[in-house]
Amino acid sequence: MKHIRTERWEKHDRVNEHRARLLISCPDKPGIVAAVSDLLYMQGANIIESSQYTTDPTGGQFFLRIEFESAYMDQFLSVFETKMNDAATKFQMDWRLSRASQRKNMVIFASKGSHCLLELLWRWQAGDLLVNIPMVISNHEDLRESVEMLGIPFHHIPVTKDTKKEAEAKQLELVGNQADLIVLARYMQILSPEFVVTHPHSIINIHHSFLPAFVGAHPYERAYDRGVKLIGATSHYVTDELDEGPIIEQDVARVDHKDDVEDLKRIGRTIERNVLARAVTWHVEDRVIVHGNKTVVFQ
Ligand SMILES: Nc1nc2c(c(=O)[nH]1)N[C@@H](CN(C=O)c1ccc(C(=O)N[C@@H](CCC(=O)O)C(=O)O)cc1)CN2
Repeated sequence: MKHIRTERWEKHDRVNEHRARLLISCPDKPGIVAAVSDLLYMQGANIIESSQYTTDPTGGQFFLRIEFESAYMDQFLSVFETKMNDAATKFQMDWRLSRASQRKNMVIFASKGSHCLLELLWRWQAGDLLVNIPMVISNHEDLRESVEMLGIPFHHIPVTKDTKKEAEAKQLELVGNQADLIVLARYMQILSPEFVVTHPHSIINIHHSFLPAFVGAHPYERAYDRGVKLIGATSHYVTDELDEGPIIEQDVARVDHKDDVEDLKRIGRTIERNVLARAVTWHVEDRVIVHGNKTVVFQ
């Protein structure tokens, strides 16, 4: 019997074989949507979904996401790039295009905590998270069995303060050019600038607090000591500044005086895994545009 993932992927590929997504960011001015939609129309494409946002209609930054279909996508793309570059020059656009059927390769980094990793693996196994997972890398052995039982390679690379440089070199050698996206699923090691620069705005972390509160290590203990009435989780792109990268998604839950630190962690685990899964899904579906240290998310 075919695995449910395979069946869902085959259905997805049939629907998305002729679809592509165009993301644009540029200074706002009249005529942008008309120029882009005309370019698509003149090449026989049909717009399926279009979302836009401007920071200031009198001259801010404009953001556009268009999902479109073309019966002849290969031929369409061979011509589109040249014409799009002309429009991009005219409107000073940053733009990127991706084919909906081109599944991104997602490498996951984890430590000992399993909840965020397993949420991603479960959604992948169910065919709900449309990515390829070339490998999982961990600085501990604890999660090997959970990963390998799904047929995904698991690589254990221990990390200590003294061996971090060598460990990262091994990680990067393993990842090579296999990762369109790296997800830190409660990976508890700070990545060096030399690592982060290899995957700009393509490393997603889940921080176990409602940022900007409680940046860094042990947020639940600090939240408990502070007597908070809300805890939360934040998924963000990784930058050199710890837990300061562009936020993609957040959520919170109520807690009270009866909850101890272990209660906060238990309640928090549900928030973390769902926040991370939403952020990863939106990134994979090309719904996130980074602008400065913020994001625009066309959900
Ligand atoms: N360059 C970045 N790397 C990482 C980020 C980030 O935003 N930028 N987020 C962290 C995840 N994280 C909180 O969400 C976090 C993980 C680890 C630590 C920390 O102090 N780690 C120590 C080692 C702890 C240990 O050995 O158990 C360290 O790396 O020296 C703080 C925050 C992931 N990486």
